[in-house]
Amino acid sequence: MTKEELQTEVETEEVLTAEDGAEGVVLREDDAFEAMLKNAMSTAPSVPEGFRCGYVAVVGRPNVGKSTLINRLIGEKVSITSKKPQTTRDRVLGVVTEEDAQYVFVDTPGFQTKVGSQLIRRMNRQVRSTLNEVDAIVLVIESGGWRPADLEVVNLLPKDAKNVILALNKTDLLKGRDKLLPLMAESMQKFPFAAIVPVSAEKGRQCDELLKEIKAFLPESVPFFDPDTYTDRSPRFLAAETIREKAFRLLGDELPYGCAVTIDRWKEEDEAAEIIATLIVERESHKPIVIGEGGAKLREISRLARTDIAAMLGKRLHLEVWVRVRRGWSDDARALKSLGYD
Ligand SMILES: Nc1nc2c(ncn2[C@@H]2O[C@H](COP(=O)(O)OP(=O)(O)OP(=O)(O)O)[C@@H](O)[C@H]2O)c(=O)[nH]1
Repeated sequence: MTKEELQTEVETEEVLTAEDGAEGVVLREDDAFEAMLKNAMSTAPSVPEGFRCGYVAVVGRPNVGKSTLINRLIGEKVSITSKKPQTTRDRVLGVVTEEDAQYVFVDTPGFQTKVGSQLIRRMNRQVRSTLNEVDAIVLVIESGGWRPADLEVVNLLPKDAKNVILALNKTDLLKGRDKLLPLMAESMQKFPFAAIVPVSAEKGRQCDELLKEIKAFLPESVPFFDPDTYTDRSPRFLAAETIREKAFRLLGDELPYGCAVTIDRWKEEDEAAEIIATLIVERESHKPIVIGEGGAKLREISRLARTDIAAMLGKRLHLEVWVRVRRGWSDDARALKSLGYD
């Protein structure tokens, strides 16, 4: 065991060194089974006649505001947002239940045009397969206008799809609204959108309108999820996402894209929980950035994550976050699988 890796142990504020953490996985089969069991055991709600339910994918180039929009629609935090592109690497489901409809949202990773690593190829494949399975697709672009990368995403849409709604996001940044009509006309030349809705995900403007347009595409069906469910992800997954989010937020532009979180130990009792997690970075040189001077950055990431995860679990929490280098992890198929990127 070489003493290379730095760990911040939050409760004692002790900075230690250690090496190999366990090979943790983010989402395990039995987590999915637990969620299924929970759903099956929940009392079936009485369903009004004509109730609609279906899957909705939100797509768009990185940074257009997909996560912000989903979070706004759902009203609960389900996927991370940050100023940096490509933070939504995992498919995350969020559920909105209204009196007469249930929307099951599928967030997709930012579409990548630079095909260099297996990770990016997998992300694109995931986008394509998601789009063929859903009832409605929301394509998000910025209301400032079309960019070449937006068109790359249009090319991913199923040919002749009649269920694509265009959301023109960030209308709060527009100086005047007179540019919107020409932009809508221009948009119809690019794809036969079923509807176009200008929105501001950040300010919550026109989000109800967007839901109304989506609802038209949901088939009549009983709800798939208990109305209290807002995500199908396990606490273990949400904890890993929380740590990743804090890292992105705290490190801002310093943090390289190659970063993932594994949960190596998860122990829960009635009133307390113990979690050991590892932040995996791609290069040796990235490690000191994440750790910070005297462990300050990592300690802060851990402290913030601990507050949120403890609130989520409703328990006292002992959280340890380690940093480990896995060189070239984003190009390694086996590593990807172990991190949940199938
Ligand atoms: N002004 C303004 N900013 C917004 C709005 N929606 C999102 N943003 C900002 O745009 C940035 C990107 O938002 P995200 O929701 O992370 O974008 P994304 O499309 O999910 O990005 P990826 O995860 O990289 O695919 C963040 O800084 C958001 O705060 C909006 O309506 N108005």
